[in-house]
Amino acid sequence: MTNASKPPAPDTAEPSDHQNPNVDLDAMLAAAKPGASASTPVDATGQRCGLIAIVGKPNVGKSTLMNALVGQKVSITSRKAQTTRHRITGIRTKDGTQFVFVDTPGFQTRHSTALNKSLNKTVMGAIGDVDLILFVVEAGSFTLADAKVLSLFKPGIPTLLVANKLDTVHRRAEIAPWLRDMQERHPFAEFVPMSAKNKGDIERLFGIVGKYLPEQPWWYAEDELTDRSEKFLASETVREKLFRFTGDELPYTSTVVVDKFEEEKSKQHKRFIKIAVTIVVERDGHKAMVIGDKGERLKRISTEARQELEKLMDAKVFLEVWVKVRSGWADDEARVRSFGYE
Ligand SMILES: Nc1nc2c(ncn2[C@@H]2O[C@H](COP(=O)(O)OP(=O)(O)OP(=O)(O)O)[C@@H](O)[C@H]2O)c(=O)[nH]1
Repeated sequence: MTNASKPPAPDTAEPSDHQNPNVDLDAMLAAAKPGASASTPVDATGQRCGLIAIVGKPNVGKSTLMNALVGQKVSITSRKAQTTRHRITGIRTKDGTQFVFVDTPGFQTRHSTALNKSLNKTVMGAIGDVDLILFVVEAGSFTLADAKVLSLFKPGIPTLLVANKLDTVHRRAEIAPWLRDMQERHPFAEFVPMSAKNKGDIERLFGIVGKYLPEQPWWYAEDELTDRSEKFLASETVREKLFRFTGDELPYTSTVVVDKFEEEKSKQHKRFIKIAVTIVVERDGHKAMVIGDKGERLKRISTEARQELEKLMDAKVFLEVWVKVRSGWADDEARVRSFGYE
């Protein structure tokens, strides 16, 4: 990995429509064709590069968006709110521009446990030092939780309003007045009504975002997708399966800790990795839920996680999964830290 710290940004591109967002939905949807050219000429190396934070309340589609932008699954997605806890960088290099994305946990406003305080700190850390913020909301909706996230933004960082899940809005005509209302709330640089699940919209977003990134050499190799370790991918993969197979029953305070991650020499396999993880839950009842009838559910979680990790890491994986009860861990600051949250 090359230098990941952010060098001082040279003058950021200033798109012509920066101060004057257009709220005509049709025009907006028709504009900014994929690969739209940058509004200022690129430097001699022809490279642009910058940090982009994807921010929004839980469940608005931030992880879905980042995965679509990066082109490969790096952050887990789930129907359950609050499944993204760590700052994750996804990298995509395209059309002379390197896009470095920072995914953030959904901003928690309802509860104030130590865990949530840590999540909120991660969000704050992620948006203080970026070239562009993608503020994601559900198209046509703006709740108190959205307003709380928006109130954190420091002036000076260009912010795009990504009105996601446009496919779920049946009456498009209602979006224009909503966008006008949004324009009153914050000086958004641009509005992007879209669906993170629509490929054309993702291409269009690249064209828009590229204009805001400074001209400077890339920080990462062209084919790098994430700066997260395989150990982290292991815990994320188990966590995704855990939530997928327990549905809405399991509280989001359940977490996954990697106890062992060792690559061993093997004559049979190109790579052989031994991993041991512990799923930490708050109550005995949750433990029973994770294990399932005759251990069936835990077996499914482990098997699917192992298969996915084998593909992701191109290795033979031996995965051991344990379940432990640690009641009240989400309220205990020291313990939250010991599980890897800052
Ligand atoms: N219909 C529709 N659903 C979407 C779209 N984008 C995301 N979703 C769904 O919305 C749900 C939440 O998506 P995530 O990407 O996990 O949301 P998140 O904002 O990262 O959530 P947290 O991790 O809780 O902060 C999932 O069921 C997605 O499939 C979209 O454009 N259209």
